[in-house]
Amino acid sequence: MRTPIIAGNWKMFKTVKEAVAFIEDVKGKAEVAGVESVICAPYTNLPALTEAVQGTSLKIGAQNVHFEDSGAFTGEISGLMLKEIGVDYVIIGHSERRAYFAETDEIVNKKVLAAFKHGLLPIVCVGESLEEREAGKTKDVCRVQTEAALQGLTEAQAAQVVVAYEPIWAIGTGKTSTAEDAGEVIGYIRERIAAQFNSDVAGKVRIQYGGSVKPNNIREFMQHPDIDGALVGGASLEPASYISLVEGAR
Ligand SMILES: O=C(CO)COP(=O)(O)O
Repeated sequence: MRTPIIAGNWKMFKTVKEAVAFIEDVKGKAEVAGVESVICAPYTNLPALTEAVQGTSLKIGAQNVHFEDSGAFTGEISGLMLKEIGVDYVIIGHSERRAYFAETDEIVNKKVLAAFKHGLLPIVCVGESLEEREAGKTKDVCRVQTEAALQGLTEAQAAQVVVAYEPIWAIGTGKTSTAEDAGEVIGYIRERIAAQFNSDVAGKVRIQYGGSVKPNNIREFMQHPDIDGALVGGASLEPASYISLVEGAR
C-alpha cells in the first residue's frame, strides 16, 4: 500500500515568522496517522521550519535545488546545503519553474539525480498546458516529462519518487481536473513508469494530483485508487485549510 502524501507548496509566500507560526498552529492537527504531511517553503524559511517540526511527524521540503553540490552559481542552493539543515523533500520541475526559469526536462533530470545523491526525495511535477490538452497531447506530454525526469535512477530510487500531476490550466485558476480525468492520466503515468522500470517500481511510486485542490474537493480526488495525494498551492497557506486537506487524505 502506498502512503498518501499531502504536500503544501507555499510558492513565494510567508516570512520566517509567519512560517513558524503556521507550524505552531498545525502541530498535532495536520498530523494524521497514515498520511504523510509535507510543507514546501521558500529557502529562507527552511532552517526555522526544520527546527519547528522537531518531535512532530511533519516533514519539510524545498521548492527547488541546483544540480551541482557547489560552485560559481550565484543565487543557487544545492542539495548538500538542503540536507545539512534537515530538509526531506524537494519539488523539482514545477510548471512555474519550467515556464519562468527555463527548466528543461534535462535540467529536471539532473536535479532529480542530485536530490537522491543527497538523500532528498523529489516531488517531480509534470503536466500539460491548456493548448496541449486541447490538442490531445496530455498523455504524451506527461510521458515525455516523466520518462526524462526518472532517467538514470536505480529501481530502488525510482520507487521512492513522488510524481505530481499538475495540469497547468488548473493551477491557481479554480478550475480542477475531475478525479476521473486526473486518475486516468495518473494511471497512464504509472503504466509508463512500469514500462521504464517494472511494475513493482510503478506500484510503489506515489502520484499526486495538483491544481486548485481545496478542502471541499480533496476527498473526491483521494477516493480514486490511482491518486495518492495532492500538491497544493493556495489552500496550503492557511492552517485550518491545510489541516482539512491532511484530514481529507485519511
Ligand atoms: O501549483 C500548485 C501546487 O504546486 C497548485 O497551486 P493551486 O493549488 O494554488 O492551484
